[in-house]
Amino acid sequence: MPQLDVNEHELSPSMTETSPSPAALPLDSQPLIDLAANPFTLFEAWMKEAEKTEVNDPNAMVLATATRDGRPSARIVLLKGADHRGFVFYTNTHSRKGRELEENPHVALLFHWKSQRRQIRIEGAVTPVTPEEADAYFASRSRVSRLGAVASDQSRPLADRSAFEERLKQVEETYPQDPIPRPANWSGYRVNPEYFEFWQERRFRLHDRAVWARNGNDWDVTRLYP
Ligand SMILES: Cc1cc2nc3c(=O)[nH]c(=O)nc-3n(C[C@H](O)[C@H](O)[C@H](O)COP(=O)(O)O)c2cc1C
Ligand code: PXP
Repeated sequence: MPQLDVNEHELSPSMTETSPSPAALPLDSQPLIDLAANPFTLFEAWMKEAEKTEVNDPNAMVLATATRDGRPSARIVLLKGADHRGFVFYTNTHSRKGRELEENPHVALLFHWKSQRRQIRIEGAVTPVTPEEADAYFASRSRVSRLGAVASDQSRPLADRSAFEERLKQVEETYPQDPIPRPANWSGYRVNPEYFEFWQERRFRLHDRAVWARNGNDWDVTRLYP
């Protein structure tokens, strides 16, 4: 597909204002998104590039959930697994997000990599990971993170920070040595994607957007206006 040749001299002054953010990467140096790509493979390729340039946590993603009646809430979680089955994160299942997922399994994920000037939107429904998967991931975490997961009633009111620290100490005394059993309310969810949108910034807000929407065993692929 031919690329739009944006000639600054043909644009009005207001359209040639400098972008407010510094151009970390030369915009428009990227080819247009390949609509023939497999969305999982493309996700992996973009993630690999983000891993090279993000200051930290390239796997951080916004997770949006909603109540049964559609009131949304959003927070960051870390992506801990991605393959053709979906996108996995771990959390306390009694947290606010866990309670919302119990009522309504539909979620949206959002990756924004400033250093890459890219975002990826993913939508789908969650299913719990297997207990074996959750056990294996829990066991891989640092000891203090595991103690913290046992001690924390995530998203519940905490009267005083010292109450949490006291609990942490008690948990440490209960489990002076490994293993620490995974709490029943600490596990993972896998988002099975129904929809991917890849977004690449281009000059003058003439961005490139490409959507993969699941259609049975296939994907309907379209470009969107920026
Ligand atoms: C970079 C980053 C990564 C995070 N990763 C996780 C995570 O993987 N799991 C998690 O439960 N909370 C994670 N958190 C904390 C959540 O954003 C949130 O505060 C917590 O899960 C409670 O959310 P909730 O009350 O909506 O359930 C992370 C926060 C940040 C800023
Ligand atoms: N749970 C909480 C409360 C977190 O804050 C994070 C990351 O910040 C995670 C889980 C996931 O990361 P990790 O398993 O690497 O600690």
